[in-house]
Amino acid sequence: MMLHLRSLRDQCLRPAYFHRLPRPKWRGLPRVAQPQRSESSLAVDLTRADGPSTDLRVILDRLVKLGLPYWQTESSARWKLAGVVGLTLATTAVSVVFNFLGRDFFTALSEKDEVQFKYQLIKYLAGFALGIPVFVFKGYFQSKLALEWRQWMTERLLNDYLAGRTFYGLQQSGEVDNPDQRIASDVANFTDTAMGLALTLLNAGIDLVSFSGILFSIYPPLFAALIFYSVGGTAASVALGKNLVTLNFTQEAREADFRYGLVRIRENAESIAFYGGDQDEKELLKQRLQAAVSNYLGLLMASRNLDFFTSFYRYLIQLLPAAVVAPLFFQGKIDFGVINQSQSAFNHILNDVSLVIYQIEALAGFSAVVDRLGEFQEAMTARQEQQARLAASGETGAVAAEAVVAAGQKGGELETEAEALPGIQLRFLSSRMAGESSSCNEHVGLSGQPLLRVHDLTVVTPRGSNLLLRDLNLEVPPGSSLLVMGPSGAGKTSLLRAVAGLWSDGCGRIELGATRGEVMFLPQRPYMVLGSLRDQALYPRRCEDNGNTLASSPPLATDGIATGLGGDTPSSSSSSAPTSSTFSSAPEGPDDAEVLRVLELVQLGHLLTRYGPHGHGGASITRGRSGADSNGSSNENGSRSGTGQGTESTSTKSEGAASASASPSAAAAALDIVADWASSLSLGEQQRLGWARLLLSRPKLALLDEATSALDQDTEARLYKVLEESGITYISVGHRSTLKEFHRTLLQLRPSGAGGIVWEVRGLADAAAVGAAEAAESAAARLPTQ
Ligand SMILES: Nc1ncnc2c1ncn2[C@@H]1O[C@H](COP(=O)(O)OP(=O)(O)OP(=O)(O)O)[C@@H](O)[C@H]1O
Repeated sequence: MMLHLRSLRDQCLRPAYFHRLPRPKWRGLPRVAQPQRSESSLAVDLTRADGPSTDLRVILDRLVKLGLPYWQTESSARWKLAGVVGLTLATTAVSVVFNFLGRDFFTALSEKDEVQFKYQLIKYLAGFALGIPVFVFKGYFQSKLALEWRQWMTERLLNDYLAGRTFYGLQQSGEVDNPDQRIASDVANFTDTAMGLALTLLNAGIDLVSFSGILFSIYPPLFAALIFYSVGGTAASVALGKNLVTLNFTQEAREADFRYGLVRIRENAESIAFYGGDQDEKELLKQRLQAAVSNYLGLLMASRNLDFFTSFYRYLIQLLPAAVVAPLFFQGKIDFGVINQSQSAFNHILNDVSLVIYQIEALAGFSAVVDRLGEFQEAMTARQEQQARLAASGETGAVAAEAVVAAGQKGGELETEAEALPGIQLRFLSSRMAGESSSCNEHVGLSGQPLLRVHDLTVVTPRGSNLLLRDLNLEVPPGSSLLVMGPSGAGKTSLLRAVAGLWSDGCGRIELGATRGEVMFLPQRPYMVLGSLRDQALYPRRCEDNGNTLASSPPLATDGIATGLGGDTPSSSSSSAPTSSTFSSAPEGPDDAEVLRVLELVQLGHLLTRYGPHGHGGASITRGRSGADSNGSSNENGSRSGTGQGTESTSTKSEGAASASASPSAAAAALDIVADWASSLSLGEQQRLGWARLLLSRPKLALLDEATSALDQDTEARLYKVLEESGITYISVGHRSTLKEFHRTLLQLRPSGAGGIVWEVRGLADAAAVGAAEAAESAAARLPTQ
């Protein structure tokens, strides 16, 4: 379901009544907190109005923290910087030489000395030939170094952003707007401008020393006039350009908001088209564009006012030096060339001391960028420190033998106000804490322990705004299964989030006999990665441990569902380890034969023919890997598209049968096909692809959040049967009562009379009996009384 970036009222009424609603106004300097992917939490705060920091100390501190690490860690960068500084010094030397060459040239001209003039002209031209390359190379190497700095800094930010699910935490908290823009564009601005400004400053310092001597030697009062002129001008420009910092900061955020609105249309094109929400989207985009344009107008006006001043300032100095030294020339005390020389020296010095005036706009933009990046970095650091604290508290302590909660025990009723809670402790009892890079290879099993133990767990929504579950206790032994049922909004998915470590708001303890990498979550709408069919099936690629790879595992029971390519798979030499267009350095995982077999198992074999060498599937397709031959049969069935919220029957058996007849190499080649999977596969197909991922990665614990909601009951039953046979422990969230058949325990959430939720854990034999009793009761109630 596509959620709209606007108020709850707009969400409900869109699109038909959109035009009747009063448009919300942008207030102050809004910063929109923008979740990037999850549509379940599109909390948009249009009223947040934090501007940039105006505290110079904060900005300088952030500047140092952002700017220094590269030069401290990369020694080769320091050498390159030394080279660029050397070239910068050389440009100053060249300028000084030009200054003297110009003086002699114009003096020869004014004295009408033709021989001397020609000689000076040749010297001047030779000076150009030698000097100009210095300027060009300085510019080139400066930009190249800035680019390397950008790459380093972007990778560092990416590491922090993608470490320990920081991206998810930031999205949930809405602390920083548009992280994508900060990483992609603010970093480029930062490195370019920082490099440019630093070298300009250096140049200015050297220039100042070199040309001050020249100017002072020509005429000291001229030097005094220059100092007076530039100091006054700098003070005036700082006062006039003060508000440019805020305007630039806001402009960055509004441009990003607008771009993000466009990205969401691209990502949700089909939903919008089904809703007929074109007008709504247009209005929203126009509103965002308007916000960007009106701020830009403010920026233009502020720049215009500043330009009045800086233009006068710039043009006046063309006359000033000549006017000051002209009396000396008239008195015959200096040559004509000296007027030119003093003009040139004056300009140089003035440029140096007027740096703030000329660069005020760049400085304002730069300070906004420093602020945005510093804020981003600080938010990530704070989140990682918080995670480290939680991890430290969760990692310690031996496995305590907690009391097993007997089936049938009931939880207390929820109260409405959330208390200040210390946070949920998540313990990975069988290994080091997840998030540590090598954790996949380290596993100390705890025999006889439950795979999941939940102890006095209270879950609240992020920032504690809503209390969901209270004092939940339950255990899931290895190889067992738990079904979580309850009304919509009761907190079923939130419980899975807590188990997966995504939510830590609340209190209590969750103990897992697995690493984080051994827990796999299957959402209702699986995330379709950009890449080939193989990439889809093997996502997420992580190191396998404990012989858990399919290569070393016994093959999955096929239950006779699909013969597929099971006995006729391509040899591992022809299509062995997964090669992928997207994940070039991925670790070893299941080979192509295994991927093909599992695709058949989840009844996605038809994709191999549809997208195979002779199929065209209706989607925009590119090949991820070339060179595979094909003699597979083509059984084009047309592309499926749609967000199909209903269930999907297994209408693809003929395609599946056809895929079985495709040659192994052709089928393997089909794994290389790259397509826009999110829009070209039906929701049911996407869910089955999610199951394929699950079966291929063989986690210890699978969390299934309505993972079969779009499938028919037969397919659902087959998939659960395969899952049961695989030995994977699983917890499902679902609404269908037929799911009870495939689970051993039930966690039932029910609304209580007081408006809260009560929980109840029971074995499913009991649950089935209660269900039958309830059904009999309601049937009896419906019977006409005699
Ligand atoms: N990021 C969030 N911030 C604040 N509240 C949230 C957030 N995510 C979910 N909620 C709220 O928490 C409550 C429980 O949500 P959850 O998704 O766990 O419900 P559910 O039982 O899985 O519902 P359904 O059956 O409809 O999927 C809901 O009221 C929801 O609005």
